Amino acid sequence: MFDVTVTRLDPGVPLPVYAHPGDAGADLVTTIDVELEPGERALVATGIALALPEGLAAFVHPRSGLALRLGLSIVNTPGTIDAGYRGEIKVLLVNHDPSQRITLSRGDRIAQLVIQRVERVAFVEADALPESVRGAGGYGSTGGHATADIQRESS
Ligand SMILES: O=c1ccn([C@H]2C[C@H](O)[C@@H](COP(=O)(O)OP(=O)(O)OP(=O)(O)O)O2)c(=O)[nH]1
Ligand SMILES: [Mg+2]
Repeated sequence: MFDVTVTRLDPGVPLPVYAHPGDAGADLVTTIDVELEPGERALVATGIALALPEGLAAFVHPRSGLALRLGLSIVNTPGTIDAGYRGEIKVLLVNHDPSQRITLSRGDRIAQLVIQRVERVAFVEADALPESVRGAGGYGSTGGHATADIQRESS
C-alpha cells in the first residue's frame, strides 16, 4: 500500500474512502448541489486534491449503481489524474437518461477513484514495425460484432 498525500480544499467533505476491503475504487463526493437535465453535463468539484507519487495515476470512474438507477455517468470516463496534478479533482458528470432530471446534493457519492500503476515509455520511431499475429486487423476483424438495426433492415 502506498501513502498518498491528500488535501481537503473543502473541509466539510470526507476523504476518499474504500467502502469495502478489496474495493478498487474509493468514492468521491460532490461539494455542491447539482441538477442535470436529460443530456446535460456539469463539471462538479470534489473538494479533494492529491499528490500522487510518480508511477501512479488516478482514474475517475462512474459508480455503477447511479448509472443503473439514474443514467448518471462521466463524459470523459475514466478521467485521468496525472501524478503531477495538484489541483482539485473535478468530475464531468452527464445525465444519459432520455427523460428524467437527476438531482444530486452536496455530500452525495458521485464517482470513484481508481489508483493504478502506469508506465511511461520512450517513443522510438522506425520505418516499419515488427510483425505480429494480429497485424493491422482491428475494429471487429475477429467477427462477433452486433449488426446495427438499420443495416439489418436494409439487407
Ligand atoms: O476527470 C478528470 C480529468 C482530469 N482532471 C484534471 C487532472 C488532470 O491531471 C488534468 C488534465 O487532464 P487531461 O490531461 O485529461 O485533460 P487535458 O484536456 O489534456 O488538459 P491538459 O492540457 O491540462 O493536460 O485535469 C480532473 O480533475 N478530473
Ligand atoms: Mg492532458
